[in-house]
Amino acid sequence: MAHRRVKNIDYDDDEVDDYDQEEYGQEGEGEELSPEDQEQMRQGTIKVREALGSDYQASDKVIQDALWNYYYDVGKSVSYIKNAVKPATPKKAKAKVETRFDKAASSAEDSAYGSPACIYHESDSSYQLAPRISFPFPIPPANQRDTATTRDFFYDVPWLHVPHQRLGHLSLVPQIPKGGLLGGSGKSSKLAALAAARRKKEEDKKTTSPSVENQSPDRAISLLDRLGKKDALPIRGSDSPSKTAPPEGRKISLRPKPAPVEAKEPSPSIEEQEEASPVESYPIANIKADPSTFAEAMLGLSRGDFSPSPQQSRNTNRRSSIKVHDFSISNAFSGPSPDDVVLTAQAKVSKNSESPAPSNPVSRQPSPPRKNRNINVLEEYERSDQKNAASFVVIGHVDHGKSTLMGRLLYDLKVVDQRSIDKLRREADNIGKSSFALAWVMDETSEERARGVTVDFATNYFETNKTRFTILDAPGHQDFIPNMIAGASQADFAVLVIDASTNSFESGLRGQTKEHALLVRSMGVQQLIIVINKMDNVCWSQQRFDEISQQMSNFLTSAGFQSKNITFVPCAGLTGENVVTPIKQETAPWYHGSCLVEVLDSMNASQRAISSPLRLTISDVFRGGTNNALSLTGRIDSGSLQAGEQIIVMPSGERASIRSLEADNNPAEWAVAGQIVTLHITDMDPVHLRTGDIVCSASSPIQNLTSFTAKILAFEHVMPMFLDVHRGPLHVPGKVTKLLGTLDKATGEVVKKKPRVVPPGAAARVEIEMEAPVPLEKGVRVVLRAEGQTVAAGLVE
Ligand SMILES: Nc1nc2c(ncn2[C@@H]2O[C@H](COP(=O)(O)OP(=O)(O)OP(=O)(O)O)[C@@H](O)[C@H]2O)c(=O)[nH]1
Repeated sequence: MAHRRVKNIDYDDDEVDDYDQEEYGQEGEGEELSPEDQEQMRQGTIKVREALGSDYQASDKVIQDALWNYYYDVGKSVSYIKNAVKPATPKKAKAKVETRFDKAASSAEDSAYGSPACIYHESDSSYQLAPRISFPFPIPPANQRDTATTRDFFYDVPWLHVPHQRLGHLSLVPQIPKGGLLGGSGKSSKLAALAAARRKKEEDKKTTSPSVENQSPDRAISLLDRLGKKDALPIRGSDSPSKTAPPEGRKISLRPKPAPVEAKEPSPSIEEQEEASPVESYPIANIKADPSTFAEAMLGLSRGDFSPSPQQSRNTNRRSSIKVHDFSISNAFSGPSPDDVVLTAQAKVSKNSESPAPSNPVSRQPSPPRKNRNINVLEEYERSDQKNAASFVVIGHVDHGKSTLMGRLLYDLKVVDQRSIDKLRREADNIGKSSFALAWVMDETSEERARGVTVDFATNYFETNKTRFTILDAPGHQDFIPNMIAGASQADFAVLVIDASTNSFESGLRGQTKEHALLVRSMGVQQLIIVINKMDNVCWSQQRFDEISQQMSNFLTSAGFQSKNITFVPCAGLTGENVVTPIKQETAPWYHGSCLVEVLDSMNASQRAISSPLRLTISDVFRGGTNNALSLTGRIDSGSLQAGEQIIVMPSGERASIRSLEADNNPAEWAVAGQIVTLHITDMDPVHLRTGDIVCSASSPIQNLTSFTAKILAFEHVMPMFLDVHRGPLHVPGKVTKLLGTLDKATGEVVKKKPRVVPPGAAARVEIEMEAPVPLEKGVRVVLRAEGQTVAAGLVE
């Protein structure tokens, strides 16, 4: 199960405003295409035409505009044109299948033009279809019917002398409510049945001891009784010795009473009786409501003044039970309510069947907190033969092939099966992005797939004989650097992907290739695998590989990476060469190194701060199903945890306990630093949890700070300024308040006190204030960004 995180991406207003539409447009106007652009445009146009096929006919201009707008991206251009241009051969309209509505409409039309009339035979109360009327003139065809006059239709009805065959007979179908709430099947519900049984029980009780109510029946009720007596009395008569007595109390049931208990035949159930009772046998009831107590008081009415009018009596051929409130009942709530009756019945049923009654998941109580077994996690960890766990972040400039490479790795390692890949291929083909099928293994959201760029970092897992790996595939686009930082904050090492194609490496250097490398370094990543990708585009040229390796080595060593910690691997993610299977000698005779998966396996496991206090950075909060009300995912930065343990979440300071957990995607009892875990927790309201919060052991929580001093490495000019402080996935607005001094990068000694500005590349000690408290402590790494640019990275002192 791969947990996917997709957060709202807040664009800073400034970032959005940066693009002044007018200036942007004017800048490009009238510019000539460079020969390079012209060549790309020519090749692109051919490819787009091929992809569009004969179905879509777009002019060269449309294609070239699309290519220009999408930076010669053929896939994006094709899908844009497919949306914008209608296919040349429109799909044939399907023959319309006649629907039920059409049939009903045509039969209504038929009936309006001479359908057989319905004749009622009084003798046997039956209906019969009258023979079709034959008109002396042909009925006009359907399309001309509206020209037929009324006179034509009534040709045989002179002066209201309607011939026999055209006589109709109207009869009203009695409107009988079928029972049940708002109609329904006619069968009474269990609730109704239980309520009726309860009523009957009460009635039986009352017939043996006549109540006060019986002694003062009001006139309306007695009238109803009298009206109902004709049919109801014979049935009641067999009921009990008090059968001739007026009906008890104010409850008037117009239904026939159930068969007597003493009857030899087993008495039918209430439902059966209801079904069996002929409708006609019901007495006419008065449905006019009694005046309320308030009305009685206001108008001086008494219930005796109320009696049904003949009109009302006529319209009351319905099964109903009229209940009149009696406010004199002092113990109205003394008996069980209908709900109580149902609940008691349910409880009985569940007891008898010994199977728990199906519980409503909404009202399900979360299971009680788990007991802490106080496992000695450090001992357990040392004893366990667990594989190494390592997580790596995949970084690099946009479109250099990160997701495709990871998709290929998972596919070749059989983590993703052929069927899934085929399905992705078909889906990608459908929108003209067939080359992205492998990337879609990682890029799961529709937004990412439609745009062809990764937006948030995605997590996936695989294992080799030695190590269980977690992949954190970061977005390459500069707009999503905060998401890349969030991914990098969980990584042990990084895989930097570089597109070897002509010009791509160079444009990446100016873009995110360098920025990402600097960021991961400043976040504590020391080991780096440089994948020189898309080698198929440069015919596996050794010269190109050497050129890129040389340039990157120089840059990375100057950025603080040790050359022994950098490994270069040539790959082609799309075709899979040198990813899981080593490259063939005939393809790249000059390469004698390992393939990517072997290099991954050879990475040294980072030192884990297992015995330090627990610190886990939350990367996602979600509802983990009905059993797990609240779950969170994150990497344990230090310490360990176990099921049943009490935790505290900072900055909110709220406590919770761990009900169960998964470590590296498997159920576990405990987990240690370096592992990415999912905790299912209890006793906490989700409002207290946010991505980026820190889970700590309840005994040693981290502090919340609103200001701190940090040793920073400047990427841009740093001066007292407003910026955003990023701590993993969490970021808050803040400002640099003081520049305390510039530092010697090697020794850390102060070179200059209180400088006015820290130039790019220099190290400095600065004071920072934040608008909101952030859980921070000595040694935590932060990234400082302003206006969409990474300004500096630092270490809290
Ligand atoms: N020729 C060739 N094309 C490749 C290779 N790897 C990736 N591509 C293509 O490069 C394009 C971008 O690939 P992605 O995997 O989406 O790139 P990315 O770096 O993950 O992009 P973002 O995550 O959006 O930064 C796709 O069209 C891929 O088919 C490769 O080895 N050779």
